[in-house]
Amino acid sequence: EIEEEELRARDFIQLLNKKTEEQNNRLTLAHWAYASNITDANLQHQLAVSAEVAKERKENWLEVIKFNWNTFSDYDLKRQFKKYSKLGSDALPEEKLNRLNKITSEMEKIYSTAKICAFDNNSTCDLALEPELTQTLANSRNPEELKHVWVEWRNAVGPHCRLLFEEYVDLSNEAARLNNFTNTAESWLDGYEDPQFRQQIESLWEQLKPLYLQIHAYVRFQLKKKYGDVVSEKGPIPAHLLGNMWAQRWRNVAQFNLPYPDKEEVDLTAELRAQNYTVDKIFRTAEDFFKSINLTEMPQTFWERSILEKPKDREMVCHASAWDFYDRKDFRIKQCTAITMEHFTTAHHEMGHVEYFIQYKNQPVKFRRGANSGFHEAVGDLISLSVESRKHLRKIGLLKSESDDPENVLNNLFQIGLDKIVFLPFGYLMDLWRWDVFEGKITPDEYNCKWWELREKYQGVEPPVNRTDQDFDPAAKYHIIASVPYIRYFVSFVIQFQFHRAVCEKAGQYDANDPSKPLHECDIYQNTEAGNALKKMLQLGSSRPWPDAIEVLTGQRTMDASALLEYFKPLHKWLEQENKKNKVFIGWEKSTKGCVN
Ligand SMILES: C=C(C[SeH])C(=O)N1CCC[C@H]1C(=O)O
Ligand SMILES: [Zn+2]
Repeated sequence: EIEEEELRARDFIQLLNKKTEEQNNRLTLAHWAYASNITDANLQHQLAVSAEVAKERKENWLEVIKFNWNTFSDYDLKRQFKKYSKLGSDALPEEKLNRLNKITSEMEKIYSTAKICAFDNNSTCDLALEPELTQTLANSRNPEELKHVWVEWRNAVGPHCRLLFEEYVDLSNEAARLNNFTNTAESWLDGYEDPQFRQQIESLWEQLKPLYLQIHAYVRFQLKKKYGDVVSEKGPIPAHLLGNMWAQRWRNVAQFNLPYPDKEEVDLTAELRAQNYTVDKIFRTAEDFFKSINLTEMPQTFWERSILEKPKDREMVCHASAWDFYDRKDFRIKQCTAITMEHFTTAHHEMGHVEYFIQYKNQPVKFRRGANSGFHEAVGDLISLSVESRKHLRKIGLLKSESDDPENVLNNLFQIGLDKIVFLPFGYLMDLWRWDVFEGKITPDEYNCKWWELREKYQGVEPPVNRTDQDFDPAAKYHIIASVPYIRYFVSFVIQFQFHRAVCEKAGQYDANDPSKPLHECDIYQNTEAGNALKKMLQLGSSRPWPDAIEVLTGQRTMDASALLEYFKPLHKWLEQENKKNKVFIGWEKSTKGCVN
């Protein structure tokens, strides 16, 4: 029979969930107000609401731990109590929590408002990361201009965040210890509910590294043809030449790297502009795909309250984000959208977050999260894997040509590989660096040089100019200064292909034994069976451990690199042949540039 205490606990949790929804709503509104309009008043308001909510959560927590919840028989009740028993940074004494919140808000402000001067005109000094510097990194083919933007962005952010970041590390580690974790790394990994998680990630990287080495070697060979001695034959690739501020995705330099240069390159940016796509149409197109597979349309308030373009009259955090206001109705995206292929993909990525919010909105509030954080990052990307197929681009009129010959298909697969394969080492090294920082293995005096050691070891990239430990290059990446964990993206880039294989099988678009239905040509558009299978997994939220969730959709209970490798198999084969033909050196020798302590 149900213990009296468990009956009391049921009533208690109903009340607590109601209070928690209201707290989360109040907190998210205050955070949104600051992130969408960076003023001191909005910062003060956000800090005040955070302090208020922390106080209430601490009082609630004191009640939660009075229950002997480990003995409860009801699985959902026990799991909710377990989650409530982890207070997080609210466990810090009030003034320390306030300091921690102030530091991360301050670093976000520095990052989001940083401006640099133009390469060829030092009286134009209002260039921001979005859209100006992002566009330059994507489109300039002038190594000197690329170097200027790369260095000046880091000068504008790194030194100003350096001391704040050191204090942030100490305060967040103190909060972790108050939650009985050794440090923040352990607290961040707790969400994956698996003591073997780091080993699993290392093993996935070992399986995927050979594919990365091939695309890295091929791109270095092509870049050397284009840029000459700026690129060494056997060394790491200079990071500023790869079309992206962090060299985390290289699709912007596809046009002079294509396997079949005289065949077609899918230039979505040009096509979107040629067809006068607006920001609204980009998001409506994304919504249309989700609706077509029986997921949900965006509620009216989404269109009224989202901010989808950079405002002209105020400073805003431009890094794209999706927001759940925990009232089951209010869901928003904030994105400084430009009419580019990258932002077209990002719109799908962010709307994937909102679809997940909506699918689990009727779960108890503590279960309204991803099965793990990697799931949340994978939903939108999963849809983009269908969208970016030539078959789908033709369906929605973004690809004119009628035919799909093997060379065109391989060119397209290569472009997708410049996003997906290339990202893997970066997705891994970001938290390899941070876990070591939180664990004290990397001390402040070596923050920057250890960063460049990891960048060379995993990504095979080097800085365009020598760095020192006075620089603080990790701060040049949003997630570092905003305290957003990053291994979630590595997880996402692996599991999204497992999800893709499952939904494509359900849609009859992929069959392992039928060469006429390869995984990389699958498009699940308008297939409600695929959508319904995806929906069943999303509706679980974090109510079950993530192996249960992934099993619902894929039948597997583990992360598995085989789906990604299956998707890119034709490209992997082509790269190996091409690199052999060109006698290209695979891997990289030590950098002649780097970091001087
Ligand atoms: C689009 C978002 C917001 Se969740 C993002 O930060 N992403 C998406 C891909 C990887 C990572 C990045 O930009 O570094
Ligand atoms: Zn995301």
